[in-house]
Amino acid sequence: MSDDDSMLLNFSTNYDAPGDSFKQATKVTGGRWKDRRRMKMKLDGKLGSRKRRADAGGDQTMKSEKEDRSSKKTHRDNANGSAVQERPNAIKGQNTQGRMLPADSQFVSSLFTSNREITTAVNTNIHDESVAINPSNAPLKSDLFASLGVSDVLVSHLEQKMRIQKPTSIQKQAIPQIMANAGKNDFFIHAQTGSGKTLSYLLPIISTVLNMETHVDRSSGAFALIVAPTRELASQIYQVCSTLISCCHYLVPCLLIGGERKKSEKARLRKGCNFIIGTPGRILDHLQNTKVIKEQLSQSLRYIVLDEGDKLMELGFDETISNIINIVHDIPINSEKFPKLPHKLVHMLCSATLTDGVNKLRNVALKDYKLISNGTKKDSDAVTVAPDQLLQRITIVPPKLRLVTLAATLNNITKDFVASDPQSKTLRTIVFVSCSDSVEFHYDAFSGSDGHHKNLTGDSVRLLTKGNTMFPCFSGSEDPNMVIYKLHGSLSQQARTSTLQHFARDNETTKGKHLIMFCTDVASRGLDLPQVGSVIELDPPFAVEDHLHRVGRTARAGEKGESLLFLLPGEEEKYMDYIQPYHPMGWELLQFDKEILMPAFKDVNVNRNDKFIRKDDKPSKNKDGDDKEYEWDTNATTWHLNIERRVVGDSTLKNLAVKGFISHVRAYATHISQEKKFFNVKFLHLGHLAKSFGLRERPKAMGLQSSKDGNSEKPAKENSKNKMFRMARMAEKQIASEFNY
Ligand SMILES: Nc1ncnc2c1ncn2[C@@H]1O[C@H](COP(=O)(O)OP(=O)(O)OP(=O)(O)O)[C@@H](O)[C@H]1O
Repeated sequence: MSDDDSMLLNFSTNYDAPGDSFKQATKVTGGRWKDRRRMKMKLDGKLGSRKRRADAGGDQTMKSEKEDRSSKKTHRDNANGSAVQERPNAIKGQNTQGRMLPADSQFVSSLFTSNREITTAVNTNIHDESVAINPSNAPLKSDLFASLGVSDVLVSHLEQKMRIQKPTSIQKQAIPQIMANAGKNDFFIHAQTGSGKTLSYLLPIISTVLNMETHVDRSSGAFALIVAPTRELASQIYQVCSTLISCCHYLVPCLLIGGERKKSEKARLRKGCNFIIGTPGRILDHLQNTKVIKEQLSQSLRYIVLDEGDKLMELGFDETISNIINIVHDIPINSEKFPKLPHKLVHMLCSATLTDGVNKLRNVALKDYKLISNGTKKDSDAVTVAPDQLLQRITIVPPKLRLVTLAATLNNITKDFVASDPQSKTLRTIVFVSCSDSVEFHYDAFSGSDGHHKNLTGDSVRLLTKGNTMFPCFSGSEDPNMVIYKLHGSLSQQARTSTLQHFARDNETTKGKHLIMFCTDVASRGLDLPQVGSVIELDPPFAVEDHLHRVGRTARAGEKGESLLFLLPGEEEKYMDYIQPYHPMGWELLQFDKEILMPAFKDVNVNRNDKFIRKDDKPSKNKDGDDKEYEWDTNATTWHLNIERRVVGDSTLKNLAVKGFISHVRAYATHISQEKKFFNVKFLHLGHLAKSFGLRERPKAMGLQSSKDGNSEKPAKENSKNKMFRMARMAEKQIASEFNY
């Protein structure tokens, strides 16, 4: 058990009612006694201004953190660079440095000071713009589906209705091999994200059924059982399958996923179907409890496909998959009815990455599989690289500045999009964060501002409306052209489905708009959403494979795409060396201040924006007056103060911020052990990180106490076995609630 676990065990989430923190702010705890005394004196107004000046620029809450790693300043101090002290209901937000503070004051640490130094000065994996790039997952130029053995009716349907003319490289390899296989081999289809793996198994299966030249209809039974880890992915495969076989009206697919009514699924199974697609739990449930499904499979089943099979195993579905496979293996195959189908069950696994899950599958289903692969990393036959045409970007951002840098990133993408006169186009951006609570916070922070929004689908899709000034590029006088979405596993199935459908749709509501979806990894695997221009990894992935899947939501099927990974200064910077082999085309290393914040916040005027503002209050002025060079960071600071004021004044948002922060830290502790050297909760500066959730201090209710903290009461000793089981149960619960199968 790692050290972070002992920290985690001390978490308490019994967060008090929002609004309590003002009282708490006057209580000085933690840190060295000297610091506490100085702080107490300050709050009592007993400390002279000379002393106060000496302290200004440091994060007061930070002092309670044992490690103050931030002795070196990476950014210059400016007018807003000093600690700002603000009363929660204060009228003015200006720096009150040098003035006596009332007892209910909160210390607001500045954004640009006391940040940990960024040590990476040189990009060691430069993206060379001058090199001409051929999209690595695009359709091939010369090959044809017909020459691969795909049935004629499917070929013309592909060309005319689906506008798919030429196969991709993995389709060229997989289709003939699967069709020629009479049941001798199992297959592992392993190719880059967005390279068309779904068609590479659906086309040979359907073609084999059509090429039998035997009469088939829905009563003939199911030929294939396709299992996917998320409901969204299962639904997507069902859609692709339905579109593909719409040229053969007598073939019928059936979708079995959790969250849907079992009764109607049973009714569909009773009517008969030829392709069953679903999530593992629901498929097993029907196999165990719905008699008719076994009848459906008894004569016809020849293919079991585990799409994103490694993820299925990784998520702990080993037992469910084993049970499904055991039940299916017990159904005898009758080759007489369909002699042209393989004489034994063919298992297929499909993924862009190979994790330990695949090895686990070897014992269950893939005993002797043939690897069909492309786009692999050098020196390895089983690790794919990111698509060549993907423009990867990385930025190293101090924790306090993460939220404002995210806002600036989204702002810059929107600004470019609007400048391109996108009347009939829709642009999509996906922002990945580590947990559902963090999605909820970011969704509300970016979409709930001052009432200028409209709910479009339940409460998970919001259109920003005229007057909204959330992003610096919004003047307030024009429509913002932005729709914000949230997606995570703790939403109802209905909300998940409608949100995703809305996000994927091109219609009057989405035309000319920038659609931004905050989500967890529930959207990282397999989802094929149109025109996703950018993927932002605000929180780094839990494993490098997740990184490849996340960035793979863009740059699909030969299209262009960009992704941006946020890292923290310090140990996380070394993560770049670790992922370098997966990015043979290099990346751009962006300076978060000059290349993200400055373009967003210069030449704009970000005003104070909260309901406590007095009519005669003037926007805070930079001490450097009209010096443009300095204005952008004043604006960035004002933007952040606006968010902080909203968090202070809006109990709902405050609740979301505290929960988001706590869950974020917990999630951080679940990075896989090989990657803990980059992502260890011990390295986090919690006071600074709290700022990225709009909080002015680390929530006290969190009860986070390191076991090394002498002040803390030690929890009762627990034997290691019980601790292990408890941690395992906790992790299992987290996964279940996240993915909600
Ligand atoms: N031969 C083709 N020509 C043009 N487009 C194609 C072709 N094959 C598939 N596509 C399109 O490419 C996109 C990606 O396909 P698909 O979702 O199957 O990729 P994938 O390899 O499964 O990706 P992931 O690993 O992310 O799941 C889809 O929009 C699909 O319609």
